Amino acid sequence: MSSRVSMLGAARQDVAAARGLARAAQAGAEEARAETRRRYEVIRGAHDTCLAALTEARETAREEIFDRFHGEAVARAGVLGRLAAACAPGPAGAPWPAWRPAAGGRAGLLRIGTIAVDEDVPTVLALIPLLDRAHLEITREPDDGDGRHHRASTADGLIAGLLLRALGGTPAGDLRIWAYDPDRLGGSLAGFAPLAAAGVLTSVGPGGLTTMLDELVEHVRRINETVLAGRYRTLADRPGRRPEPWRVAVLLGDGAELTAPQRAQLDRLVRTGVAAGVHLIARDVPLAEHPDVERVHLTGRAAHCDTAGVLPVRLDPPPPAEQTSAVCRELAEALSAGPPPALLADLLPARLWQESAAAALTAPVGVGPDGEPIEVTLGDDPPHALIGGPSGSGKTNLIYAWLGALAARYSPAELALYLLDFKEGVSFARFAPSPRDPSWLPHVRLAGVNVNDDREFGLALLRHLSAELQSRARAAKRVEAGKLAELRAEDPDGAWPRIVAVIDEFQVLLGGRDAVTAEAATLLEDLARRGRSQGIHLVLASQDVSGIEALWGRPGLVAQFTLRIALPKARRILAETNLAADVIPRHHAVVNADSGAPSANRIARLPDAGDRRAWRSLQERLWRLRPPGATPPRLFDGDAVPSCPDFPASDGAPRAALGEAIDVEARPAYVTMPRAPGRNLAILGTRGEDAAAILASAARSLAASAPGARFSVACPDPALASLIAPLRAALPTATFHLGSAAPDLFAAVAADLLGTAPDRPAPHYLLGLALDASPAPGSAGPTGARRGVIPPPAHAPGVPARTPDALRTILEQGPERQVHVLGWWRSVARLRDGLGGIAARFDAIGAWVALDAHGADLAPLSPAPGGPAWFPRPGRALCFDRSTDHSPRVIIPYAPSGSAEPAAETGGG
Ligand SMILES: Nc1ncnc2c1ncn2[C@@H]1O[C@H](COP(=O)(O)OP(=O)(O)OP(=O)(O)O)[C@@H](O)[C@H]1O
Repeated sequence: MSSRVSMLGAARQDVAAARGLARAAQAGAEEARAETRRRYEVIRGAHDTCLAALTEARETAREEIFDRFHGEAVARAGVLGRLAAACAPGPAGAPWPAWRPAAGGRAGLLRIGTIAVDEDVPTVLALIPLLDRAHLEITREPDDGDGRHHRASTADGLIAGLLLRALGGTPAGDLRIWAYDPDRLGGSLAGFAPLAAAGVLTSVGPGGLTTMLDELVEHVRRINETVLAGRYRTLADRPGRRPEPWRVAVLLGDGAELTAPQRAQLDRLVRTGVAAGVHLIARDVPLAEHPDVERVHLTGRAAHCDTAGVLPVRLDPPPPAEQTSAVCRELAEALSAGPPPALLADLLPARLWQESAAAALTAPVGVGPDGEPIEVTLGDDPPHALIGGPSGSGKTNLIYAWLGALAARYSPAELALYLLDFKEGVSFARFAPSPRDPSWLPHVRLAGVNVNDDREFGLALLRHLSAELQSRARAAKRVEAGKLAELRAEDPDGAWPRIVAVIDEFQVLLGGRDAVTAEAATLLEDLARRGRSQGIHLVLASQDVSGIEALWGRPGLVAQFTLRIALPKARRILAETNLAADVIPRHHAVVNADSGAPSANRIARLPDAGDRRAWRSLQERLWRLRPPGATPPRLFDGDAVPSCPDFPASDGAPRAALGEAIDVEARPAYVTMPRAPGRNLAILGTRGEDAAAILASAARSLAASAPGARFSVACPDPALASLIAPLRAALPTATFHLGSAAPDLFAAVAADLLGTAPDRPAPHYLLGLALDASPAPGSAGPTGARRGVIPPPAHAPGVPARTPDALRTILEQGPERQVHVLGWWRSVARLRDGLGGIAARFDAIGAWVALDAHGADLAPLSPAPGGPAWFPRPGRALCFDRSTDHSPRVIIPYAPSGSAEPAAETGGG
């Protein structure tokens, strides 16, 4: 039993030991567990801290990235926005409320809307290419019932906006539109309707597509062949003004398939149109794949296009309908008014007077369709020009433009101008100084205005040019020069400007059947033939077909005028087969340097050179440049009455000035009064004031050239005494014998002549007014009117009929003893009566002046059988000096000087 107890005790001990061990193990495990937990807590704390730091770092980095992205996006959008705005200036990019047409804009990119990446990022203009760049294909999301119409109008609004921007940014008339709209018959582009009347818009109905495509293909072909002509790849590459308008064809598809030929033409246009300025805008009409096609796809009011790539475009609203139609109306009006005239400034060089005229004179007269100047040359070939056009077609204006362009290029040392206008008016007067404008054109040597009937002045000009031609020919011969360029090279110090003589309405000069026409034609022919080598060039202008035809009758003459300029509707200036002048619009000219052959036509748009302000500013610039000592041009004004100049003393025989010679120089027409038989002067006709003015200028010039001469003035008819006023003013020391004192004077002088008195030391001039009022020797005195002549009083009251031969004696015997009569007889018949009646000879009348006496009446005094061809005209007289002239000359009596005075007799009566 003890063993059992001991065994139990041992067992109990073992159990206690085991329990102790177990407790110890548990305590260890507990401790280990606590340690592990503590470590876990440490690690977890570290992890949380790390996670928080990482989160913070990530957030910071994210914010930084966002900020950077936003900043860059804003900056890039700003740059892009500026770039886009620069690419589409003015009408190409302005929003509709601020939109205005401005033709100076560039063709190319056009705004359709905006691109907005983000709300905070500035918007950028969405631009697409068109003119000279691309065709446009516009597609839409597939039909979805109600949405279809809405999206079609969005597309049409987009097209309207593009067309308006393109029209507003290009010069009027430089863009033509074809609109194919089978669905709405043009209704979708209604705002553009005003353009139809101006030929800018062509609406094409359902059946017209084929024709339209064919026409456009034909345009492309023609432009390639004739305008690009292998020299340029595209129209845009061609320098200068655009020669062809852009053509934009708008195709608004209705879902119908194109026929095969239509598709083929459309494909051709896609491939070749852009280079020739022919563009397609196709809505719902697919275009072939080609780099020239820009595609725009619409989704509602948004769009995607090739240029913007993935960026969505928010489309602009369409332009307001009123704005579209107002702009189109204005454009149509501007086009109907015709092209704006070119400007005189377009013809002027950058620097004045830089050209040499040695070889030729070259200057533009206008600008061509491409904006390039149309130059014409006067030189060896062509040497002379013919200008034609009906009245008002712009001949004078063309002459101004040409002269302005020449005068700006060539200095007065290189170019001299002689200008003559045979029609009424003062077109060339502007080149001479006037009270309103002291400037003059320094190149002009002579300007003739209001020449009208004074064909003699035209003849004088031709004689002057002919003399210049002879002198140049002599100079050229001396240095063996064949033409002006050689003469100038041989004689560099000589003054050899090229001469241009312009004669407007030249046919007047060739219009008579008389000596003037005959001589003018001969001189013209000579100048035309030989002028080319001597640098003398003729420019003849005419509105009159008959004038040109008069030239045609002289083939030798007309062949020299190889430069022809025809204004609208000019006849016979160009070749028979050349009809260009019939079709050019106003303010244009056909310029042809090959005698009018059609192949040499050039069409010039002419500036309004007649505009006074434009002309004046040019003339003033040239005038300020004039060389020192330059003298103003001689202005011959056919309507002006010259005043009597102061006559210089002269050494030669005493001379009497009868008036102003019709000549290039404004000089007096003299007859000399030497001591020789017959040196008397008869003034014939009824114009008393002219007769008195002629006697006054004759007296003044005699007083200046015959110092010590004695003057006696006789007027047998007291009723005409008022006419002696100019003589009183001219001759303060003369004696005056009126009425019955006149025959006394004649009797005394005649008695003196017949007596044995010694020769007088100085001449004695007897100036007589209405000498036919004296009783005629051997006749019953003057009777009645003859041939419309105003009859003098039958007999001056109180004039005794004594000494009837006294005056005749003086006329016949006076001159060789220095007694000369300068008298006025009111008709040739009365002069004849004074000289002895019907069989009287006129030997005593060495010189005469005819006023309103007709040529036939002058036959007995004239070397030409039947008398000179003279039809009296106001303010002109015909004079003839038997000792110097071979034919009579036309003169202009000077204005009478001295006021009309009451008659006052100096002699008895
Ligand atoms: N290129 C132009 N631009 C603007 N106006 C012009 C132009 N050419 C002519 N004119 C105007 O037309 C009118 C007639 O012109 P111009 O006097 O030159 O014609 P013309 O042929 O000489 O006429 P006429 O023979 O009757 O004298 C003038 O008022 C002129 O100002």
